[in-house]
Amino acid sequence: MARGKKKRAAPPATNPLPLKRLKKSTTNSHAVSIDKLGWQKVSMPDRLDDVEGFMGMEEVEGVEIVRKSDGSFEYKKIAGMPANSKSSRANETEGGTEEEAWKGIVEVGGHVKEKVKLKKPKGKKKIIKEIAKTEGSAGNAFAVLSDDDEDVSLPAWGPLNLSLPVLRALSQMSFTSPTPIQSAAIPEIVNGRDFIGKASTGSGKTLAFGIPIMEYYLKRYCHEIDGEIEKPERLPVALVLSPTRELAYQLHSHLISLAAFIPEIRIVSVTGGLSIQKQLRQLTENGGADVIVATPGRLWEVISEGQGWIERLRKGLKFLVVDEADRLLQEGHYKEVIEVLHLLAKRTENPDEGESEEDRAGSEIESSDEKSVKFNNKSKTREIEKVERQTLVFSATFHRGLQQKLAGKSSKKSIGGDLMDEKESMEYLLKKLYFREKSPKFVDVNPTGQLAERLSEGIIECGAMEKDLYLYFLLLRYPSRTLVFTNSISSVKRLAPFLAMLQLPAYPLHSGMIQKARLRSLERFSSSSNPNSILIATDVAARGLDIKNVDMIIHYHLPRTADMYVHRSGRTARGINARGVSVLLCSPDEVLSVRRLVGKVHESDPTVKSTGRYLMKGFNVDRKLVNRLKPRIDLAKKIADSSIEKQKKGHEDEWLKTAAQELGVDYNSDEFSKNGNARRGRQGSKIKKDRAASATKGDLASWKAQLNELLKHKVNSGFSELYLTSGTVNLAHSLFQAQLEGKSRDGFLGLEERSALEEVGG
Ligand SMILES: Nc1ncnc2c1ncn2[C@@H]1O[C@H](COP(=O)(O)OP(=O)(O)OP(=O)(O)O)[C@@H](O)[C@H]1O
Repeated sequence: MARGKKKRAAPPATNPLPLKRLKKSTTNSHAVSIDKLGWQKVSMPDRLDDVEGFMGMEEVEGVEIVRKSDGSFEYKKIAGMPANSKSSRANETEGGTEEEAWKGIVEVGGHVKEKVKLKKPKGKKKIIKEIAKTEGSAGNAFAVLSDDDEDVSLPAWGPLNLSLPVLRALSQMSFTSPTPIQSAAIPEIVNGRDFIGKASTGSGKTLAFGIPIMEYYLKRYCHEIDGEIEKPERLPVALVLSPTRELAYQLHSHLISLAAFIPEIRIVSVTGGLSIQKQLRQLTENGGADVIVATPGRLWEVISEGQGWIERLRKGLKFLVVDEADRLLQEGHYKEVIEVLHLLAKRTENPDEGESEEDRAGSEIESSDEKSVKFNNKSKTREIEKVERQTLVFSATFHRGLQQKLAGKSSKKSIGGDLMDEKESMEYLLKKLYFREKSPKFVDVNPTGQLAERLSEGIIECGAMEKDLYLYFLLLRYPSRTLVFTNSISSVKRLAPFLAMLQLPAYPLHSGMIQKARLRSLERFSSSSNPNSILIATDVAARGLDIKNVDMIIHYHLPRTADMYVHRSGRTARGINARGVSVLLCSPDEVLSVRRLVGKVHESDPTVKSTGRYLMKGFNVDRKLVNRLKPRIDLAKKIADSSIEKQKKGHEDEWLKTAAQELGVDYNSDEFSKNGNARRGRQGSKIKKDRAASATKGDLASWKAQLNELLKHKVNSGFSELYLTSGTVNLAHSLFQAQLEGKSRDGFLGLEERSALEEVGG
């Protein structure tokens, strides 16, 4: 028999619960299913740092593991070990020493395996008491704060009247003042308004909705009555919808940081990549989830499993948050969003319970007007407010027609007309959000721009086939944390190993990678020990991702839309006072589209309005210097092409061999290849590819040796007397230094290198 601490992969996100002084008794235990053991998430470092291999680990304490005669295992809870009931948790807080609750030895199969030491989170009791005081002081958390607590002093947040646990978390994150979107959104949302917020990338939209959610949770669930926390029936209070898994992880982790001082709140992420069974368990264990961050597809799957989830969400949700709203709502494959919203809306929003789905879909405008009438009726309003949720929508970009409409101006586009057009339009989709108010509060904190203020933009014009060379030049000339965007998965697959061969720390990210590999790339890219890391990504990384200290964005391929340019470029210059650079690599036949695209992004800029055009800075690089890097690039390309073709050929051969076996014929690779060529008649590229694939091991070894030899030698830039080698010059330094010295904001490298700049126009 063994008394065990067991670990396994799967994440219910929860703050640590208070633990009791534990006994080592093994009596009175009975076998339970492994899923009912009360798994707890292994706490992770903040944000995405340091998660390799551990994202989603859970652990459980106080379990006996008994090997049965048939070799299988039976699990028993040890009496006296941590329980999850409300009352036992409250008692546990009273008992135990401040630090160390229990020590023991975990044994498996008679061998000592692991020492166990449990820690009781400090100060929980105190926080609960302080919240109770806050309630008593007419919601003025600052009164409590200034009286009792000296270690939190955040006067700039004063006007928002936040509770102590929230202020403590803000202090811990060193957020000394609210950002404009936070100042604008928080009071409105706390006052019960539906809210649509537009603010530039990296401007703190997550906390703009996160803080009101936490304030509501504290008010609703954190009352102390007779030494116990009062818990009314626990239902999820907020659902946050995110367009991508990475963004969901990030939102989840940001909200957890914000909830660091909030007792017992459970913030759970529901995204693809983990088993549905596990996620259902996370949603229900330990009293259930309070805040759910979800990607629409997986959420739809989860609620389709039944188990009363739809009703729980309908009944409990106070906030529905749609983050990166335009993407979530615009793209065709977000059909699940519409389904989820429709299902959630039914109970509170549908005035005619008996109405069919079709009837409802056909009467959107009428029913939204009807709702607003009811909302304006005083007694009805109160009734509705009790059960209805607030809808909060945030993005850095919104469809222009929608924006005009929200700002109260008439849209040129008619709401009627062709059904397909309407379906695809933002107006139609927004109706699907079932706002409670006819005119939700709309705030655009950056009406004249969507890009971060301290972002510098520029373009480099180069031949279509020279993009690799110029990319390498930029990465070498300006070592810094850099995100490179391409438009295809195959380009990511090619560029990441290609740059790695050139000894640059480049990692891939695209939707074809398994989730664990995606997270590993993100973790390596964001690691503080790797300040010049490079992420080669598709647009899966364009939205919402918040990685510290990204200095430079390179658009290896042009973004397909102006919005995507905004979101990609928004991965740098994030947060208060941060700076960054966005560079477009552009072939001559792309210049016109770039002008159009960037001009569109800047069209509301006052200077553009007055002059009628936007001047985009071009970065006229020293071509001689670039050419000195060419031999490296040629060799690296040969090696990369050869390995890719070999891989492809390997897969193809394997497939053909299997097919031949199934057909009962002999397989000869060369013969197949010859016949294939003859049929296709497009031998040029095929021959080239075959040549790459047929490079011998000796060829490869020789190319690699030549490349390594080249990489050992620095390249004299002859430009600013700097030598080109990884890690010598910092873009942030050269660019931002120039900016800080008061030189042109638009200037790419500052005045001393002004000759390198030319105006491209736009
Ligand atoms: N009040 C604040 N003071 C300082 N930094 C803040 C504050 N609020 C948020 N931040 C930080 O600013 C960064 C950007 O925040 P967030 O990810 O919420 O931006 P966003 O507006 O949602 O961006 P995007 O549109 O790209 O998704 C984060 O690192 C966050 O921790």
